[in-house]
Amino acid sequence: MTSDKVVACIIGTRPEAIKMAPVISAMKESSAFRCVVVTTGQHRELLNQMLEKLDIQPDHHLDLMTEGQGLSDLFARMLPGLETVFAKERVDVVLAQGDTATTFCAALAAFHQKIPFGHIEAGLRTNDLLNPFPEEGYRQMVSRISRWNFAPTKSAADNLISEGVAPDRIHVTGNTGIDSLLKYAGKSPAKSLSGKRMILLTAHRRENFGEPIKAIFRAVKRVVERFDDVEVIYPVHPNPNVRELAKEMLGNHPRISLLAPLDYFQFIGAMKESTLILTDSGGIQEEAPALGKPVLVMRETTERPEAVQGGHALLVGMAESSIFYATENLLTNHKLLSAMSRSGFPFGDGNASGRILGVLLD
Ligand SMILES: CC(=O)N[C@@H]1[C@@H](OP(=O)(O)OP(=O)(O)OC[C@H]2O[C@@H](n3ccc(=O)[nH]c3=O)[C@H](O)[C@@H]2O)O[C@H](CO)[C@@H](O)[C@@H]1O
Repeated sequence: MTSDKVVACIIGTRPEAIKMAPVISAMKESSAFRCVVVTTGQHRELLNQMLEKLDIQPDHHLDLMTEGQGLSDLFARMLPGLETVFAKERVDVVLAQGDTATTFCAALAAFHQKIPFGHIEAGLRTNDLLNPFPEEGYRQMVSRISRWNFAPTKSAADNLISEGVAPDRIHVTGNTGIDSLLKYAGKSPAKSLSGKRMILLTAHRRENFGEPIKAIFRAVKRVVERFDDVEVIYPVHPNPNVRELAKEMLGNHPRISLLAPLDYFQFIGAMKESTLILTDSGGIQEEAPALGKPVLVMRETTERPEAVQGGHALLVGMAESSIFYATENLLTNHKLLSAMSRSGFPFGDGNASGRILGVLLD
């Protein structure tokens, strides 16, 4: 690649901001690239807070989110919006991360313009199109039209090979989320206030809305009732489906704290302070092993088997009893707790962004 290539980095959500940040900052330090940051504002509130904290100033805000908008509607606005920016900035390369509508639109808009697309965090699969929905479908389709598939792990690369993606389009880089985590973990202090064992809870995935999330909340309540030396910290996602129910079911317990979403630095501090993490998040399954925190994954399947295989995580499903018993077991079985509290790096060594830039420069 010749010098000063124009690279558009497209960001739609909070986790995309966290995982694109190290790539953007590496590009800004290099004279070989001109980096154009574009936000689509899929979840504006969390995204803006995160961009500010990570010191990312977008060059273009597409600001596409409207009340009650369906996915097709979002696509109909996002595709031309992105294409206009690509033309205006004379973009040479488009990069996006993950598996959201933004990621897929960025890949498709680039494909329509014959601009090479680089997919960060390629090859994650559950092979169940409805779980997670729509992410599994989006990430599968993105892999077909990406010039560069930046797989975080060997097993993600193997998934792509088995789908017939050409090996010269696949690069195992590690996950850029680990680059961010290692950059900021030392600056995010853990400060335990209560002296109790702390469970950090996050639950917001769409597949869990309705009965599954009620089961999660009932299990959490049973855990604090069973252990009086345990407190739960829950930064609640602003989605009203989650927020109202959390208030109703968990709001009145003295050892359950419902918080507003924490900024990334505070959240890293909370992970460090925790005894264990209960989550349905993807990124937290990657971060927790690096911090030596056991994770109980409240999903039926995971596209991140590396954490389970490495003994850092257990897939506990979404039933009240399985969540409760797995948590109880971990809180009483000290051997298991200490084995799962060993830190490890199944998702990367913190140098993924450098490898991605190296491939783009090749
Ligand atoms: C299907 C799936 O698995 N999709 C994933 C999904 O992301 P997710 O499930 O990881 O999303 P969240 O749980 O929202 O975010 C997690 C991040 O947020 C930080 N955090 C959390 C709570 C808080 O109060 N403050 C914070 O700062 C936390 O440390 C972590 O870094 O979309 C991404 C985008 O494309 C995909 O890449 C990714 O596969």
